[in-house]
Amino acid sequence: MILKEDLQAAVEGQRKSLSKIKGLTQREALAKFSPTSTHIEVITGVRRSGKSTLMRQIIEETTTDFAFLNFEDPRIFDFEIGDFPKLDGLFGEEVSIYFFDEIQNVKGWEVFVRQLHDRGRKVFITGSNASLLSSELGTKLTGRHLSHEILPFSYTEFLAYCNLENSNENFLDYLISGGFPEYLRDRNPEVLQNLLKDIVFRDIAIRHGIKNTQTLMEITLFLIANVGKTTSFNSLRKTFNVGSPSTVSDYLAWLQDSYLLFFLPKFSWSQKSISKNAKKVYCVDTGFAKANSLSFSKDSGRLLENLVYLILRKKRMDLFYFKEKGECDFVAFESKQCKWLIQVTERVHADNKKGELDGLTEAMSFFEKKEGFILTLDQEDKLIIEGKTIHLVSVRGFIENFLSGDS
Ligand SMILES: Nc1ncnc2c1ncn2[C@@H]1O[C@H](COP(=O)(O)OP(=O)(O)OP(=O)(O)O)[C@@H](O)[C@H]1O
Repeated sequence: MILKEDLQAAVEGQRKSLSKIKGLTQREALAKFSPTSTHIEVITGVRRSGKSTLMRQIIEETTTDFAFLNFEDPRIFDFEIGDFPKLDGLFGEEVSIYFFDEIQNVKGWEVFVRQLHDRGRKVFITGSNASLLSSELGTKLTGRHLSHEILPFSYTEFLAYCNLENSNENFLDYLISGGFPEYLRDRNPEVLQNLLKDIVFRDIAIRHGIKNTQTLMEITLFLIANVGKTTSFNSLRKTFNVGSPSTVSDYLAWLQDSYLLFFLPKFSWSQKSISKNAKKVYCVDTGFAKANSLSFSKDSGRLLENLVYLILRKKRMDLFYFKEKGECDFVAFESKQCKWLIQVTERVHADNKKGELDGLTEAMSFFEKKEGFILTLDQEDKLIIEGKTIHLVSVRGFIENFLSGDS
């Protein structure tokens, strides 16, 4: 249990520090919050991607009285479920909007949030661990919440933050730098290397009591170096000499929970095959991947593919890769309809043209689509092959012309 004075000091101290931050880059995600929604809004995403800052931006737009508490404050380290009534009393009855940062640190948090919601209050919560939040959201708060996943800055946000024009050169800069604000501030790769250590050692290893942290880190680094490639529990188990496949599958699940890595399934009409087949791995940020692996110094094609994955993920589409005789990088479904078939390569040239086209046209026949895309760094062209139209578009052009809203 916590002393009322300590709680009060934390609440007041945090409220004061809220007003100090000026000149923030407007996040695209802000547009997704409807002022009339009565749902609990859940903001999740990788560490340092800007979740708390987004909450601050929402607070700035709030006209009514609000309550705010960041549960990672060391002053309230021993806050427990029984302290919620005390907190409620401190905030008072006038408050109609509540903002809670990293509330999942308090066991049983969902009971308090549900009470607030039942009393007609609006609640925003953030968290950087998918399963800690989702298990409670899935049981006690079902149907009462909306989830918003925050990624590091998009290309448009990057341009705004760095005060740059939209150009090919700046797009390339974004591709290799990514969108973590703290890295973009002075471009020191140590920021991204330390972030990796924080997530792996602090958020995953300590939380799950992993003793063999070296293997966990080696697997993480291996996956980062292999974005865009397929990976399976068994091959990782053999490569890293790990006793059981379930240990590897736990590691991958925890890495995914931390939003650091994402695993893209192979398309199949059978749900069982989707979960069984080898998945492709992608990283939450291309700059982060580059800062933590030497494998991208000559291969920005895989970074570009990673970036397209992130762009499509933001659209909340159901994503797969396609592999039969040939391969197509992305199959994107919207409302159960195949919307886009996308191949990604830095540049189409004589040596890779056949492979890229064969995989894409095979996928187009499979999904009965007349149009497909090859996304490149800077090529723009249109090919018509046996009645099928293939758009060669730069990723920048794709963002501008085919994605509405965020990028
Ligand atoms: N929109 C923004 N404009 C300018 N700087 C930003 C913006 N969003 C985040 N930042 C900066 O990035 C850093 C991380 O932001 P923030 O603390 O909001 O991330 P977070 O996702 O809440 O992190 P954690 O999960 O570790 O609590 C901070 O230094 C913050 O000032």
